[in-house]
Amino acid sequence: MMSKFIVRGGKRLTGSVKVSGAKNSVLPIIAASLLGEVGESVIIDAPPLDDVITISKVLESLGAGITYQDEVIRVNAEHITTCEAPYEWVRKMRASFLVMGPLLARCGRTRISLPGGCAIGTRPIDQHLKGFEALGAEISLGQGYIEAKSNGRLRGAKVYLDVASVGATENIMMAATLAEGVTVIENAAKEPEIVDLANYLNAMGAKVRGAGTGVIRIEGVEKMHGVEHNVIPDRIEAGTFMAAAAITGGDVYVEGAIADHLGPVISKMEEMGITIEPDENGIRVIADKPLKSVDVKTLPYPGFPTDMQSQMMALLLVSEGTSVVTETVFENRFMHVDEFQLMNAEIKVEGRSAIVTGGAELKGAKVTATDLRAGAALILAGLVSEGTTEVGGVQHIDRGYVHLAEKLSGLGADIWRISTEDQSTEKVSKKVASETEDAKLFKVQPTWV
Ligand SMILES: CC(=O)N[C@H]1[C@@H](OP(=O)(O)OP(=O)(O)OC[C@H]2O[C@@H](n3ccc(=O)[nH]c3=O)[C@H](O)[C@@H]2O)O[C@H](CO)[C@@H](O)[C@@H]1O
Ligand SMILES: C=C(OP(=O)(O)O)C(=O)O
Repeated sequence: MMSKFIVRGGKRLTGSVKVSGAKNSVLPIIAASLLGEVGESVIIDAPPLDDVITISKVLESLGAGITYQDEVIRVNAEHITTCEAPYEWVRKMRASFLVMGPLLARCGRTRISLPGGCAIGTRPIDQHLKGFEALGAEISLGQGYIEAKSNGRLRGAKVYLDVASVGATENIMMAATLAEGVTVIENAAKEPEIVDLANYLNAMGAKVRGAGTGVIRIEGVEKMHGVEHNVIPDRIEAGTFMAAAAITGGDVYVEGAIADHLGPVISKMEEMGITIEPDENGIRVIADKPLKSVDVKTLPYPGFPTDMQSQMMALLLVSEGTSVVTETVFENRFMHVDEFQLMNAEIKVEGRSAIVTGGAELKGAKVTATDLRAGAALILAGLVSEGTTEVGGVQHIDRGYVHLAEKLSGLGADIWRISTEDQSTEKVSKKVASETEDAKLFKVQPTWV
């Protein structure tokens, strides 16, 4: 069903909001479940996201048993019927490519559709393939598929990544768990989701050391088994709520947010004059003075996350002064700029940097989410715009945010979701007039139960 978010600006957010499990943890963790030859895996705090459905469909198509209920996913991968991942699902979501490492390790061969490029950049997979080759796999490409074969078990090796790629680190780490001997990944990505995956693999019987540092050492084991695991909270969803609190001059407790995972986001917000009070269960964000502009440069973890760049830009639009936002991770991640401009923002893009003139008087407009985080950022801008903002492209937002409209309206925002089928302007304005009624009617339902 086609739908869009409607946001009416002007409400200060207060109260408490709970963060869901991390999308970028649960996806590799579900893929890693393919390594469990004995028993079932139980993945707790699995967010009901469209991306989670997609990767579950991939596992299902491989013959694994997979069920989802109440944010718990059960995977039984004792019997896999095929080691080929079909175009149908891999094309839908890039992270489906994460099944390649586990399948290669488990089956000794795999064939998988090439993941598409996407809006934020070309996103090559050369580093994944370089790693598989180092472990002894023979790679061939043809007809939109990649085939990898190993002669018997993969063999442990040293792999130096040219870029600290999150996906390549995960894929190679998973492939290496069942290899013969020791694999060392150098210039590995250090994201908290890599550590979560390593913890999961180790509980399954793998021997992974050093996750969270630039050098990861994996000693291959013969067999792995299913386990129970709790997914870490989503640091990007948490950061998005922190930004929502800050942009509205609010006072919000983000329950489940882990300050250690949000170092650069917290530092930048503090520089902007926002009060951040972390405790052991979450982070309180208080914005009681005008925001100051800051410069931001995205970098691999522990640098400022690219997945928070557009939300940060929304904050900078309404801060005092001029800011420079530099995107170094993806080459095409400024598409929200054009949409912000429709809302009366003043931004100039020069190469990899966007120069943001603060103090904008944002005005509601019809805008489109060009990717997941761009969508979140447009909603943030809508929260402080004059009038009503309609955000289309909701399918991107559904990839990564659970019940976003409900969570924000729980903090006092005027936001709801409408179906755009047979929708006329008249119907939209009626909904604007009676948002409380409609918020109930159009509460976001998990699409997968
Ligand atoms: C599901 C998931 O976890 N997604 C996250 C993951 O994506 P993903 O794992 O795809 O991102 P990578 O870390 O791999 O990409 C980082 C950079 O490395 C480049 N690259 C990557 C692989 C490769 O083989 N060759 C290569 O050149 C990419 O084009 C990009 O410029 O990390 C990104 C960077 O933090 C986040 O924005 C995504 O939300
Ligand atoms: C870019 C993102 O995700 P993905 O790698 O799944 O596209 C994101 O979460 O912002």
